[in-house]
Amino acid sequence: METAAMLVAAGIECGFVTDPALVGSYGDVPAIVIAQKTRVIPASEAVSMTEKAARALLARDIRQIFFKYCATFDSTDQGNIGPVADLLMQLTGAEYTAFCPASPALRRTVYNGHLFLGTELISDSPKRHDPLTPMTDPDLVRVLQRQTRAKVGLLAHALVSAGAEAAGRAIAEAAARGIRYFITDAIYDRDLDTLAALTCDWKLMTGNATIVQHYPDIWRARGLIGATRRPPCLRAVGGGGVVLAGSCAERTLEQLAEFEKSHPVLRIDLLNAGDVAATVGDALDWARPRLHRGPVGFATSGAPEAVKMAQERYGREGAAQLAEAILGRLAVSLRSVGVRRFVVAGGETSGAIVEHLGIRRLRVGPYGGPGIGTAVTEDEDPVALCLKSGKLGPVDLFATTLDVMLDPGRAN
Ligand SMILES: Nc1ncnc2c1ncn2[C@@H]1O[C@H](COP(=O)(O)OP(=O)(O)O)[C@@H](O)[C@H]1O
Ligand SMILES: O=C(O)[C@@H](O)C(=O)COP(=O)(O)O
Repeated sequence: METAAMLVAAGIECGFVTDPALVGSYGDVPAIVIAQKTRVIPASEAVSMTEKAARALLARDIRQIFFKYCATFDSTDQGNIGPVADLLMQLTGAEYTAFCPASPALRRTVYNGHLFLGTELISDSPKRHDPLTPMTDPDLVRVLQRQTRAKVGLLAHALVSAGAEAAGRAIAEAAARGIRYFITDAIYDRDLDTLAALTCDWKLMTGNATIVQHYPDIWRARGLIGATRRPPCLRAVGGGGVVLAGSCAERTLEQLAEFEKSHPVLRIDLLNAGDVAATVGDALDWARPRLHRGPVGFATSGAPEAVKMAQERYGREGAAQLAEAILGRLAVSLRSVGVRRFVVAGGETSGAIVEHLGIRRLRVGPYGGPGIGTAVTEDEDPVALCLKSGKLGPVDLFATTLDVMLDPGRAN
C-alpha cells in the first residue's frame, strides 16, 4: 500500500487489489499494485500466488514487474524473496535483476552488500528479535544465495557512484559470467536515482518501495505518462475507530503507549488466548460500551520476552497464526458493530486483517510518510484503513490518523 501511495502522491493513477482476478477491473491505468500476504508462507505457496499475480499483470502488455519487499529484507533461509524472484525471472524472461532494499531516508543502507539500520548491522539491531523473520546475517549476498540456485553478486557502491551507464556495463559483464542477481549497495538518495535510471526499463526489478518512488520523474521525462495531476484526497469515513496492533516492533510499542495515554487499549496476552472465539467475544464485550466515547485499541503486541513465551507455547508460526486469527476475527466483529476506521500496526497483521475483512480492492490515498499507507474501500458503506509498518511512523500516529479519516480534505 505504501508503494501505491507513493505513486498516487506523484500524481499517478494506481490500482490496488489483493486478488489478481480483479486486475481486469481496471481500465488503462499506468500502474497496478497487487498486495498479497506471501512473506512467510511456505515458498511453494508464495510462488503459486505470485504466479497468478504476475500472469494477471503480464496479460496487460506491461513494461515492468516490480517485486516489492521490506527494507529490512525480511525473509528466512527457506524464502521467500529468492523463490519468488526465480519465478518472476522465468515469467518475464529477464536475464538478470537487482535487489535494492535500501531506504536511505530511514537510514536503512546497504554497503558492500551488508544491510545497516542506522549505524548498526541489521543483525545487531532489534530486527534480530523479529517474531517471524529474525535477521541474524547482515550479508545480503549470502542471505539471498541461501534462497536461490541463481548466482548472486554485488553491485558495489563504487559502481553505483560511477552512474547508471557504468553500473549497467558492469552488470552486463558480470551477467556474461553467469551472475543473475545483484544486491545493490545504496547509501544516499542519489544512489536510488542512479539505480532507478539503471533499472527503469528492465522487465523485472525488485526492492523496497523507495526505488519505485524514483520512477515517476523518469517516466514523465520520457513522456511515458502525462503531466502531474494533483492527487485526489480520500473520502471521509465516519463510524467507530480502532487500532489493531500485532506488531511487536519497538516503534509500535511506543505508539501504543502514546495512544493509551488518552484512549482505552485492551492488551491481549496470547498465553491466555488459546480459544480464539472466546477471546474475540470478550474483546468485543470490552469494546462495546467504550466505542461510543471514541477510538479504542487492541494489541497482542509484546516485548521480546513475551514473544518468546508465546512462541515456546505455540511455536513461531503458531503464535503468529493465533494473534492474526484473533485480530482478524475481531476486525470482522468490530465492523459488524459499526467500526469503519481501522489503523493496523504490522505488515503481516495488516495482511491478515484485510483478508479477514474480505477486502479485495481499495482506493489508495497519497503517501503519508515512511511505512504508512491509507486507503478506503469503494463501496457505499466505506471502510477506511491505515496499514502501518511495525517499525515506522510517528509516535502519535494512531490517534491523529483515526481523526484525519473523518475529514481527509482538512489534512491536505
Ligand atoms: N505476543 C506475540 N507473540 C508472538 N507473535 C506475535 C505476538 N503478537 C503478534 N505476533 C505476530 O508477530 C508478527 C508480527 O509481524 P508484523 O505484523 O508484520 O509486524 P512488524 O511490522 O513489526 O514486522 C505477526 O505475525 C503477529 O501475528
Ligand atoms: O520497508 C518497510 O519497512 C515496509 O515496506 C515493510 O515491508 C514493512 O513490513 P513490516 O515490518 O512487517 O510492517
